[in-house]
Amino acid sequence: QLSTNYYTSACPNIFSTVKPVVQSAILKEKRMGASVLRLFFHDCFVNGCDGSLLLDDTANFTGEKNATPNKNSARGFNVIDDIKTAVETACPGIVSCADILAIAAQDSVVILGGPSWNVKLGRRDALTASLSGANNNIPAPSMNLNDLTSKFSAQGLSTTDMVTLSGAHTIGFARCTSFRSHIYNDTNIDSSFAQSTQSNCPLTSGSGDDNLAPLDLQTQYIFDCNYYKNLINKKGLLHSDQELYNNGSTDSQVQTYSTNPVQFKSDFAAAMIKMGDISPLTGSQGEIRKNCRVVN
Ligand code: HEM
Ligand SMILES: [Ca+2]
Ligand SMILES: [Ca+2]
Repeated sequence: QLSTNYYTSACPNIFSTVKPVVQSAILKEKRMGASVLRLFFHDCFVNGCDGSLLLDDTANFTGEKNATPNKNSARGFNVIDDIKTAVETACPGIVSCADILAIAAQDSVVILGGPSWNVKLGRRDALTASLSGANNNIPAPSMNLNDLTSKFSAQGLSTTDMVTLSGAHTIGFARCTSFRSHIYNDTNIDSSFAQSTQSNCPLTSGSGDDNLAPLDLQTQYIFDCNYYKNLINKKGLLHSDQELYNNGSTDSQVQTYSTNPVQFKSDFAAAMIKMGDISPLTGSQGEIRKNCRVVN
């Protein structure tokens, strides 16, 4: 239903309009590429890739931004606003916020050295959002391999897709509260890595909760296969990361990617297209939002 040439006649410059905005956001703050990529994931896992995540809470509307996985964590909404402004100038009323997320996620990956792919377009924007969906569908860092697998399976994604898409953690950061338990309580972790990470993430919950550590300790701004090397060295930052290489069925895929960046990147591109296909609104469903934060 989605297609790569959806805006070819209605907004021929869509890609060249979006990319410079993403580029300048990343130039201003290197982490932003990671943050934008994650927004696309968190949108697609709740009612599909429909821009639901972008809607602000109001007195009479409850969105997804205050769900546990997003609160004090999801970021980059201003970049999406800036892209929308640029796109509305170029092609008013044509391009959905859901599609902007899909394009910006790909641009972010490319700018940081990852693969490019042909982004499928034609999604329309939701009129609703789901707080409970965000709380229930988005995997948590405390989950084991089985629970992670079932969250992806619920979205029509395989365990293989999950291992591939988790490679997104080759860029970006996490807060202490997301990895505290792993670095203090788990045993499948390199002890010197645990120790050095503990220095900026106090044991006591409530202190230093928002302190950041890179998901990939060596190349947090480069989209490479180093995330998988870390897992093999027991240097996954999140409990959920290390679950992918913990004497289980996914070990072999991690091993393959750790030495084969070409295959990782090509699989990642394909898996992103698959994730982007999760129940889009099309045709006369939904709308083209004027402002990504509010329903028209
Ligand atoms: C496999 C299940 C996954 C779990 C449990 C998970 C969990 C997390 C957590 C806890 C954080 C840190 C949040 C914080 O502390 O504020 C994070 C960050 C991130 N996640 Fe995931 N994630 C998963 C899969 C994915 C996927 C599929 C993608 C994209 C394709 C993704 C992209 C990212 C990125 C890029 C960041 C860094 C964001 C930033 O620096 O702003 N994650 N993830
Ligand atoms: Ca959504
Ligand atoms: Ca990296």
